[in-house]
Amino acid sequence: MSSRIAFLKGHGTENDFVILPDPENALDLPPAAVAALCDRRAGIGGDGVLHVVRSAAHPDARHLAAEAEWFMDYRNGDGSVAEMCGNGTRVFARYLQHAGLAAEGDLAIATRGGVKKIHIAKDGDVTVGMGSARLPEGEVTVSVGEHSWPARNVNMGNPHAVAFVGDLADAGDLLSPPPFRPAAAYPDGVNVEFVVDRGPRHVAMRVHERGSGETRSCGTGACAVAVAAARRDGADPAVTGTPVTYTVDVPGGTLVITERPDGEIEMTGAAVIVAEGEIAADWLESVVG
Ligand SMILES: N[C@@H](CCC[C@H](N)C(=O)O)C(=O)O
Repeated sequence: MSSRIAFLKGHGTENDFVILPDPENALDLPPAAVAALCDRRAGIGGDGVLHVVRSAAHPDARHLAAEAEWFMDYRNGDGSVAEMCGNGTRVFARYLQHAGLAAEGDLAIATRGGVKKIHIAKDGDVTVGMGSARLPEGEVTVSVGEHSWPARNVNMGNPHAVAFVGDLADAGDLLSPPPFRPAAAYPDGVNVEFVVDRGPRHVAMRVHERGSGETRSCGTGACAVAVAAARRDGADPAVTGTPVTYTVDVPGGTLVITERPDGEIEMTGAAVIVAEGEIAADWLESVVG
């Protein structure tokens, strides 16, 4: 009988992940293996993979081991590596709690975007300190079909283009990445958010994620949207000294985003483990070839 690899499936506001516990970093995870695991018909299915490794055992996180025991080695659904995944950190924390590796309350997780502080609340929601946003200058344009919109370039550790639109349906089927200009603004590709207003400090968004396609939620994207909406609305906590909170509806739920006067952004929402199982190692080896 073929050997087995343990996995779990989880989601944060329906941004869903295959979770691979691998404390000593023993798994070989080339892009083809990640893409096969994330395939919704031939694999398990997910927007990405959360590879759970001890920081000390991973070359990208060894330097963070004193601050955070666990490293979120995040991969997009196409197998590409991304700097950060906001919903991923919340689901990762939920996994650590589920596995008895962390308790309710505060913990730290290492990511390629640095160490993130997490709080697992009694009511079940998970909050992550996302760091601050960078807002590079310059005009960006995003197009879908005959529609084109100016977009705000927001970097949350990973790149985002945030476009305020009249109707979320104008973003089309989002099966292919929306073209953007200028290409130089995003040499490594970009996540694109389409946003409409729902009320005071309340917006709704759709997202096309780099490396995963349209997803039902994106945590870094929701933070980028909250910051872009705040600046558009003339709200800047660094200027007023007052935190600003936006509610961001995503197709898979709701995220609450607060930006503080020191620039720190906190994101809160649901994070759920839905299944546990085993992967046939010979299947995974066969898809990698
Ligand atoms: N879904 C994530 C973002 C994942 C990475 C993104 N696709 C990228 O390539 O930058 C989130 O919740 O932030």
